[in-house]
Amino acid sequence: MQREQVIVVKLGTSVLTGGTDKLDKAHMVELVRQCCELKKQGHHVILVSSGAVAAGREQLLKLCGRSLIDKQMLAAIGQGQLIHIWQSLFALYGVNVGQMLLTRADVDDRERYLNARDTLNALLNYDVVPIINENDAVATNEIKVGDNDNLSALVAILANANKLLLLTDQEGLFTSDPRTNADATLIGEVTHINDELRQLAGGSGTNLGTGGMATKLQAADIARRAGVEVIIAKGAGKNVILKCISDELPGTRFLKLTAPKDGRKKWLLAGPKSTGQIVIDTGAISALQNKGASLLAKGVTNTFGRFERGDLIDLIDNKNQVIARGLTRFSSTEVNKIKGAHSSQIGQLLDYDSGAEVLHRDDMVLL
Ligand SMILES: Nc1ncnc2c1ncn2[C@@H]1O[C@H](COP(=O)(O)OP(=O)(O)O)[C@@H](O)[C@H]1O
Ligand SMILES: N[C@@H](CCC(=O)OP(=O)(O)O)C(=O)O
Repeated sequence: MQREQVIVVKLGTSVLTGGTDKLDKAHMVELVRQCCELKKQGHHVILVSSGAVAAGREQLLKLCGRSLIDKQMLAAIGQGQLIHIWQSLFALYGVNVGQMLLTRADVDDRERYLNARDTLNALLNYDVVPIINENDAVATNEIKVGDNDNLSALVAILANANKLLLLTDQEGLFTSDPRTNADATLIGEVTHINDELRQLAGGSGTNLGTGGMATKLQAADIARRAGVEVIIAKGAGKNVILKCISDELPGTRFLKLTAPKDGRKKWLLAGPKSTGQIVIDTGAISALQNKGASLLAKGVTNTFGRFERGDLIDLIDNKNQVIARGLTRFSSTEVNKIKGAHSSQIGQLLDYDSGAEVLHRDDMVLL
């Protein structure tokens, strides 16, 4: 048995409804049983539970539209039902649950990120199972994470988890959508996530899910860079949660990468959306990737979007591939004034003296 682990289990709508328009309470009982077995073995379990919109639709007993406001209203109705069911089922095993409803705004700001992390850790320290969902009722487009796959990656980083299980209605990631291609084959293990792999991960196969495999791949890429092993598996699979800590690993496994040691850098992986992009040349890419360098103005060729000093931005190559992300020390206006310039010229170009780095190494994570 592996030593105590923190395991985040993301349960998609497809798992919680079994593909119907109602919550599958019998299957939820089975999922709770497995979570409590893990806890008995000394592990910590965190649930990221979809299903609020589905539960709301079930309550409202009439068809609603699919607009954002309709979904927010359904989620507001359904979330209460959802947490009530989880609370009652875990109580059968004498386990308490704690609800956390998050939006991206809760992690955009580092103080709020640390606050959410502390609450999560306090729940775990008191042997409580945190049950997390997006705060759909108020999550407007500007502030929402948008899908629970990416939310679960963010939670895995907040909790410093060992494993993230993305449970869905397929065995794992296939070479194409098995709903539309009977010849699609299961991919057992992923060591690199590249454009070729992203191409084969499509959207949701039903009108219930939100992100499909595309968001699961995004989530896997973020979490593994933070040192979290990710498994995509079938939520209806026998003992699927228990198997995730045995050698009989089900589904598709994404090997973890070495996590950044610095907590700030983990926040950069999980935290804010980038507000702009800086295009850098091959010399700068090599210096960042091979010499642990900061980004100097000399290596900047262009910018996209408007951003201010301190914003999170992406560093991209001339093919739009994201090389790194970090907190810029100059606004987009200033970067456009100094791009390509030698560090000694910056004071002249900006009429004030400042550091030479556009992005300092300490405020950057490589992707
Ligand atoms: N390459 C792929 N491999 C497996 N499933 C895929 C792939 N591409 C698209 N899909 C679709 O993604 C769906 C799972 O995502 P989604 O519908 O959002 O479920 P969930 O509610 O569990 O998040 C599958 O049912 C399938 O139709
Ligand atoms: N927050 C929404 C779920 C959003 C979501 O990502 O759904 P899914 O793709 O089914 O995991 C809800 O509770 O209905």
